[in-house]
Amino acid sequence: MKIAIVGCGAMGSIYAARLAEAGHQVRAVDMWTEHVAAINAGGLRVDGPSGTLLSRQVEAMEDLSRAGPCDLYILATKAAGVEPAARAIAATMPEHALVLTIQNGLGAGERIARHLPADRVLLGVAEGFGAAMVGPGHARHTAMKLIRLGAMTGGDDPRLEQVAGIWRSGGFEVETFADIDRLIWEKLLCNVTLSAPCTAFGCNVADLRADPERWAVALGCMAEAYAIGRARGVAFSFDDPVAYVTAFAERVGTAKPSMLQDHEAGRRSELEAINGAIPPLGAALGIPTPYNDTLCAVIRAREAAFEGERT
Ligand SMILES: NC(=O)C1=CN([C@@H]2O[C@H](COP(=O)(O)OP(=O)(O)OC[C@H]3O[C@@H](n4cnc5c(N)ncnc54)[C@H](OP(=O)(O)O)[C@@H]3O)[C@@H](O)[C@H]2O)C=CC1
Ligand SMILES: CC(C)(CO)C(=O)C(=O)O
Repeated sequence: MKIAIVGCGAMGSIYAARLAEAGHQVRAVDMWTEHVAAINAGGLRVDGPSGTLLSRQVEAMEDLSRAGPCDLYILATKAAGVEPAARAIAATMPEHALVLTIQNGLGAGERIARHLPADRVLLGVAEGFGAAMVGPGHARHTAMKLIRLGAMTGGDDPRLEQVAGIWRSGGFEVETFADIDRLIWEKLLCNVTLSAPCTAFGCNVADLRADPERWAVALGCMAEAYAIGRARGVAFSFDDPVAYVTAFAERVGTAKPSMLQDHEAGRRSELEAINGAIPPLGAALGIPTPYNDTLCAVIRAREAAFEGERT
């Protein structure tokens, strides 16, 4: 199987190294020149709880057109990279190939479907991963629980089991779902609770959870998203969203959301796909979203300042 990992950052590096070591032909596509050069010179190194994997089988490049036709495209950029990557994939993808996109937040599938037929798109939700880049050619993960897969068009698509088998060959735990939209929304509720609140307060998840005032703001963000999900017909697997996100927060402990890590590095975050996705959906349904409106305003002002757009 020939697989392109488009966006070979923290998560993409784990996928690339493991799938290459399982015997697949892996092409890693990333815009980070030093990372691409390091992979080609010395291999892709991934450290994790079970030790270090150094794969010398990954061929890296900055331009997807150099990868040639692939059977599967795994899109692992952050939210802002999805549409440019989808455009590049659409220009080179053979008729039989599939695109699997794995991002936090909402809207990745819709952005890809502007360039490719929706029946070629699979959606993934990563559960219990904690990954970061250490440097060029070197990623680290502290946890790696489950990849959940579903077809963008829904249902028990037989191609899901084929793609799940590819992941399992790389040692990943995988489950397939007829209703992946539910999983996307359940992960979104957790990210909405933790991402913008930790970023606005400048604290990790455990500190957010331990402070009643901050946690009330976090649950306010979550309650808005939950009301919108319910109004849109999302079939949540629980009736008590507070218990659900509280248990999630307790599991991730002292984790620092990637939104806060992006701010600490002076980078724009995935705000618009996470807390920023909530107010427009609320407005369309007549559901007020004051918690998310407020935190988004704070975070957007900081992000504009990173780029000197506003002080
Ligand atoms: N890291 C984690 O623990 C987890 C992450 N996720 C989700 O997974 C997704 C990926 O996250 P993560 O791996 O951390 O992100 P990273 O920023 O580490 O990796 C994304 C990579 O994609 C590159 N990129 C951006 N645009 C393109 C493009 N058009 N073509 C090729 N490469 C591109 C980026 O380059 P550049 O930096 O130069 O833009 C970067 O190297 C996110 O949606 C995140 O929320 C989910 C669960 C856990
Ligand atoms: C830590 C956590 C769970 C917070 O939403 C996460 O997924 C992230 O880094 O964005």
